[in-house]
Amino acid sequence: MAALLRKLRPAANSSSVPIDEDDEVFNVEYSIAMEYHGPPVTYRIPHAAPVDFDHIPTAAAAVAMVTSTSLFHNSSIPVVQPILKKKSEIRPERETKTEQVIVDPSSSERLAGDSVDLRISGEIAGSGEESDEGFQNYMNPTNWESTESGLSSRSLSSEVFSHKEEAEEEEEECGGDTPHHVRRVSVVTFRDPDSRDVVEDEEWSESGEVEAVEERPKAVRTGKKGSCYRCNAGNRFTEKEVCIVCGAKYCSNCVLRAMGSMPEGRKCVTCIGYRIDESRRRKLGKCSRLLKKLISELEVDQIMKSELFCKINQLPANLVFVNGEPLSEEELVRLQNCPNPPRKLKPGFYWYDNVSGFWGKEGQVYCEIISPQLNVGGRISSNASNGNTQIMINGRKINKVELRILQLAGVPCEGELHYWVNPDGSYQQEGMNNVFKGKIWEKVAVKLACALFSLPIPSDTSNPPTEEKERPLSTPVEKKRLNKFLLVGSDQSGTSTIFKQAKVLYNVPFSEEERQNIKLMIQSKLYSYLGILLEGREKFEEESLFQKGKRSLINQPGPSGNTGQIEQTTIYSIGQRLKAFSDWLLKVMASGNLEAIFPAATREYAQFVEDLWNDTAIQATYNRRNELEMLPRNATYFLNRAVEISRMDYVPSDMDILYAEGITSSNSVASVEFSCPKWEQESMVDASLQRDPLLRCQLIRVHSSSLGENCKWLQMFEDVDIILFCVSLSDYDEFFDDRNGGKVNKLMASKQLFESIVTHQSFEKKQFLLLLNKFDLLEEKIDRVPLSRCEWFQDFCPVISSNPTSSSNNNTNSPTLAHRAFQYIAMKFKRHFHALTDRKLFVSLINGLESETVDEAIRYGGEILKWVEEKPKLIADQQVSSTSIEASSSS
Ligand SMILES: Nc1nc2c(ncn2[C@@H]2O[C@H](COP(=O)(O)OP(=O)(O)OP(=O)(O)O)[C@@H](O)[C@H]2O)c(=O)[nH]1
Ligand SMILES: [Ca+2]
Repeated sequence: MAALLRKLRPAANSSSVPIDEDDEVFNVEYSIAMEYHGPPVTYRIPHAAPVDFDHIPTAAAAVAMVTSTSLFHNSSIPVVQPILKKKSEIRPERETKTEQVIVDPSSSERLAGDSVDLRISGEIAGSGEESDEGFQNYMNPTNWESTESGLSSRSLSSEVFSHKEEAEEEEEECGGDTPHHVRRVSVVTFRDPDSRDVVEDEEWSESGEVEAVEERPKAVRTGKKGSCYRCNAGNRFTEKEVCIVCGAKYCSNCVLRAMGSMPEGRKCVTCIGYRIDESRRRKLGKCSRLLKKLISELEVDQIMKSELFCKINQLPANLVFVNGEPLSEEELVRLQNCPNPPRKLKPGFYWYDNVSGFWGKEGQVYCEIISPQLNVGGRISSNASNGNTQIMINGRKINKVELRILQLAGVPCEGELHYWVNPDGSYQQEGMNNVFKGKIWEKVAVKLACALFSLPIPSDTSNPPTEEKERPLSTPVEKKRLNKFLLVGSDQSGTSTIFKQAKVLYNVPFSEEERQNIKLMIQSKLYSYLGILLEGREKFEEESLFQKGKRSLINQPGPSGNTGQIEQTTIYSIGQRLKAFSDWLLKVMASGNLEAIFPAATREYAQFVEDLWNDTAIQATYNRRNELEMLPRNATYFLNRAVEISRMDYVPSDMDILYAEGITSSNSVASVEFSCPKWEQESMVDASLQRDPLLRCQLIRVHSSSLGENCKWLQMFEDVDIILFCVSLSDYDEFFDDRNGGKVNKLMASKQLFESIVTHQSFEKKQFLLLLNKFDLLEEKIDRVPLSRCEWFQDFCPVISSNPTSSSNNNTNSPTLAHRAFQYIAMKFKRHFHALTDRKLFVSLINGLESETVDEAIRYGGEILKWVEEKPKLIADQQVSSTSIEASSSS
């Protein structure tokens, strides 16, 4: 970089600068900008990205530019319009986003610390031959022209296409790689000094969205990551406001200067008149805290209104294509105002089946179900969604995923068939009058499948999984390099905790809806914990009365008479009002209606919670909570903050979410996608690899109760790569009542579920990673409760170490009792797995509440898949998973 810096010099105040490279000295005379002689300016002056001058074949043209009259017609500091190069013309294998040349007549020092510019100039100038071609293209005036005309080369304008064709023709004539900078007259315009430093080549989004016809400016930060785009100060924690056009972010000191009076909402002054960045559409009208702090509420209100309603910010109807035809203004209004409009509509090409209401992006499976029977766009074509099956639905060939769903719903799918499907899921074969019984979306399997493939189902049948709402549509079938993990375990094994950990670990934020759901769950649970306390209180009160009674009989034998009445209260007694509440709550709990009443009733009972919690009787009971078998471990975490949690305005933290039981109140399938953690770490150096969106993991968590009898719905997951089976180590001494009134050991139940899953025909060749969870609880109880409490672990005989208190000693050489127990259990499962499948089981030790152990286990899962793919032999020889046990047990 240092060499590059020396090699590259920005245009400075003088018109002639000698450039030296390494030891050689080049006395290159060049001239690129004029010195500014005007009055001092108050704003920050745009600066130049370095240009490799000895590679510029058009120095003369540059002179011409500067001396062009437009400079003098503009009273402000001249800035050369950034020059763009088409991405494909540089190096197709590299993610080169921005190419820019900005000539700054005034400053050069800033360059040194400016990594963005250096990187970009690296692309421009390069150091070897590989960049030459790109560079020549870059200097090709035909490219300039298409830029200067203010149009994206891929925009809709036919004018641009013709420009481009001409350019290509010329390229062919010249053999493609000679620079042809003298062919055309370059038209270079100068911009206002405060203008966007950079205009970036418009990205053509993967989904083929149509971008606005005129070029939309995009900002490039000149400071370090997270800093303000204007003053370069601050970091990513500094509050900032974003321009809805170019994406520039400004700190509170700069925002008003950069955005002025905001007649079209939050836009840089220079972005006024430009269409907004479509990806920011849903933020329109939603004000940030920053702005509220800076200006009055009234003004904010006004700005937000303009932002939402001013003409230029409206979605342009003619850029929304439905079934091949652009919408008219009326059609767009109709579409946006129907009862169930498409969410987050952007310019783009869509198909719409107006019989069923299916809505999707052209060439893709449907992503939404909107109101049917709208008269918008053209007629649907049979290949609208690029279907490749023989089945048609409402005039459209469906694709494999949809076919799968039809099959699951029991719809006959042999041969070439055409069905008419109604919005409610009822269906009929074309030309037949037999309306089939049942509706497609009613079956659990179909719902599960839809959840898995991120496909919506009609909203009256069931709510689509929350997960999918925030996520852009993606059909997993199209993503080849997605590592799919299926996370499953028996109830309370901790799968939802692990799932939530993954979200926190890999930066997938909880949606508002999830937070809200979890908040309600935490609040409901709080009442059940209180109920358990109150039950305990009654017991303790009785006991203590009984004790007192006995004592008084002993102390005062004879006919003293009144002792019984006097001693009616104990420290466990509560007043009338609380007693009434307590009785009511216990009754509700006994009737099993707690979930139904709370959290709706939270508002009314918050005060009771506070009074209860402050009552000495409850505190005395709480101090004996270890004796309350029913009280779950994590209850303490929430009970300690009972008063805060019971309030209406309680907002659960990430930690609260983690400690809460479950994710959603229903046990639906949940899925989260993130970049493979393993890859990310490896590619610290190579940013392009790190961002490769194809190297992704999907973690699908399914609750055992939704697997159905004999786990029959497991077939839905037959395309996963690895199954993470979760077992709670603390289950070995816990029991639940079965239907016949018998006691079932929870670990035995887990073992049984494990058997059904590993032997399931869909999973014949799958990898299995056993997650032995809740190690902390095992550590806690192994000293008190022998492992043999579980019938499967009868033969556990830990070597008695010379130190009798081995489990708590600090001798690092001998593993603790808990570790030995873990190793023993892991061995039991491995042997069992081997007996069932003749294959090897991988094992990881985790504590669901500790993120590192979960991270480790997920990485381990990724590694297993990599090994399987790359080194099958190595796997066979490997003493399977011993590394994992050692690695994790050291924690
Ligand atoms: N002490 C301890 N508690 C854990 C650990 N992992 C999970 N838990 C708690 O165990 C309880 C059950 O965990 P969940 O994640 O809800 O278990 P699940 O039954 O698989 O999932 P759901 O039934 O959907 O809730 C929760 O209260 C967790 O906070 C752990 O490693 N240590
Ligand atoms: Ca649970």
